[in-house]
Amino acid sequence: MTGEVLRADGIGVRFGGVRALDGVGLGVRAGEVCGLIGPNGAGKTTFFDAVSGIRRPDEGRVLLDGRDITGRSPVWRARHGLRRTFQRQQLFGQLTVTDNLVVAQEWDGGGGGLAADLVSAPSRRSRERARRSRADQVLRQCGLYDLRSVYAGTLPVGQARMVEVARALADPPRVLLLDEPASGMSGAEREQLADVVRRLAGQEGCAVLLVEHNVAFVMELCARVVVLDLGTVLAQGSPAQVRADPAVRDAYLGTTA
Ligand SMILES: Nc1ncnc2c1ncn2[C@@H]1O[C@H](COP(=O)(O)OP(=O)(O)OP(=O)(O)O)[C@@H](O)[C@H]1O
Repeated sequence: MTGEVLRADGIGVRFGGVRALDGVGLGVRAGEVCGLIGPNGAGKTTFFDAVSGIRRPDEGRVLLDGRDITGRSPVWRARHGLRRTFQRQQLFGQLTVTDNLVVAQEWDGGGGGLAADLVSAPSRRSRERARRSRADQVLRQCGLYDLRSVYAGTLPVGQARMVEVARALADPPRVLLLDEPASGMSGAEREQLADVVRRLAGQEGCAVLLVEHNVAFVMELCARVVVLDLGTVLAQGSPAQVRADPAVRDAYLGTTA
């Protein structure tokens, strides 16, 4: 497939005797929202861990813009625009919503200790202003601006999930891996999330890979859906093709989706 920003080829991950992933290949193009679905234990989160660098795969490779990044650290990947959210929330609960987005931009400069702080104080202040202004912009886009001064640890789960998404956007991503972002969200929050993801892909050209158990949400948002089962790709195609696939219905969707 041409124009793929992210490509994973032949990814294999073993946990002792368990083959969590076995030769999984998948690519996502700029501006595309691709769904990744499958039953519990299918290997979705393990795949995200391999792509984001949290777990080195036993086999296969990960390419960003055609460049092999399999040996790169998670931080290196994040710096180069490959970001993710986690199934379990990872916000800084004792920071405000805004500060959660400001610290997510910290790698853009900083470091160097006290001497560097004194010498470069004006430029640091202007960087800090730029980060806060970017945080405000993203919070507005995500419908979170009114919550900007609230401590993240006090937010109900749906809002906290949206803050996690906003934090992944604080420094504009080129590839975004979303791990069950809609879990615990109300219908209105899911709508807001769908708007944010559509705009991110459509206007900013981000490649989005979405793991989500809410199948209706995935089918509505994604042009293409990949189905994992027992660590392998069971099917892929448009939502209609995937829904109609008998193997997918047997393994995951049942007869109601
Ligand atoms: N750290 C680990 N140690 C041992 N086995 C693991 C580990 N992490 C995952 N597994 C196993 O790997 C397989 C894939 O798990 P994974 O969490 O990636 O699936 P998933 O599709 O994300 O599931 P869910 O939808 O429940 O989040 C499962 O059999 C799981 O038990």
